[in-house]
Amino acid sequence: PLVTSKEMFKKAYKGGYAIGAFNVNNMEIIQGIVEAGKEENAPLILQVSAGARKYAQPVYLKKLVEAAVEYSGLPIVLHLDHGDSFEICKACVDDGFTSVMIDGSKYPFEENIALTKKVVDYAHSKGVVVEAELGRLSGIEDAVSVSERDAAFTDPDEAVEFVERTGVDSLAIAIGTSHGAYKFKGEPRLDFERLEKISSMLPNFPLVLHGASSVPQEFVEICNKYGGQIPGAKGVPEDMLRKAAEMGVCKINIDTDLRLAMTASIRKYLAENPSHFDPRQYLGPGREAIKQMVIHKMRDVLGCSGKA
Ligand SMILES: O=C(COP(=O)(O)O)NO
Ligand SMILES: [Ca+2]
Ligand code: NA
Ligand SMILES: [Zn+2]
Repeated sequence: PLVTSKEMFKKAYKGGYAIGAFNVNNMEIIQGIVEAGKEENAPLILQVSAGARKYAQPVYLKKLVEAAVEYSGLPIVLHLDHGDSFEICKACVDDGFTSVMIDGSKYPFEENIALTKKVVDYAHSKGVVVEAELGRLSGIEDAVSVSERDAAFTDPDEAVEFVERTGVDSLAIAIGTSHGAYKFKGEPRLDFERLEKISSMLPNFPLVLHGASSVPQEFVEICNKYGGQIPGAKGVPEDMLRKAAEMGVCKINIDTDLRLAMTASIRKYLAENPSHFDPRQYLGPGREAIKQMVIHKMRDVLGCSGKA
């Protein structure tokens, strides 16, 4: 059924695992993710960004997610990723989303609180849960000074005050991850001390990791072998994600790894089958690559297999 993340986060927190939050933009991406969830019997968070709503038109994504629920019978959350205004959050709540993110992390602390509280009050009145963000995502570059890091990353004291004053259901924190395929200039590192502090000061409170793709070199190489140009792409090592999942992180956002899996397989297919031009012939393998990627994530990174 279509559910909020409340129950699945409670179980994930207690069980020391995390739920995968996968960005969706079209039918094949959704199908690949849902097939994986079915095979693994795992709960799913299908998340839609503002860009995805523009690309596909909201009604298509909503109906595709409803189809996923009907087809799979899995507990599925329909989540707005990086909502940037009260208006888009309200629109999604009114449109049947079961969870929305209001990302006020670019505003000063007090403004972020005010905006988040406004969204929480409305969403909660409709039985919808809210994710917010405190701190700014940026890699821990060696060049980045400690003071810059402290300015960007989530302050544990502020996190406690933020949660208390907004009533938000989960919080995206900044501890060294960043969006996209180029996450670290130097060695990948996350600020686990900071994570430990935040989660110890917010016991039983679900934390969220954005920018958590691992950027498997296998797919980077296939992309580059068949005409792609993504040199130096780097992500978060899987063991760091497993560790975070045991430390209060209940939701791990994955978009880039789906893109790489789908793009690598389509590039390869088209290169190996120059005479083929039926979209199903390359979208099918793209979908399959997403399915296999998500199965791997559920089994070996998130730990949410069998938890539906
Ligand atoms: O945080 C993400 C996705 O991060 P990645 O680019 O690491 O997949 N979406 O909100
Ligand atoms: Ca402080
Ligand atoms: Na967890
Ligand atoms: Zn994100």
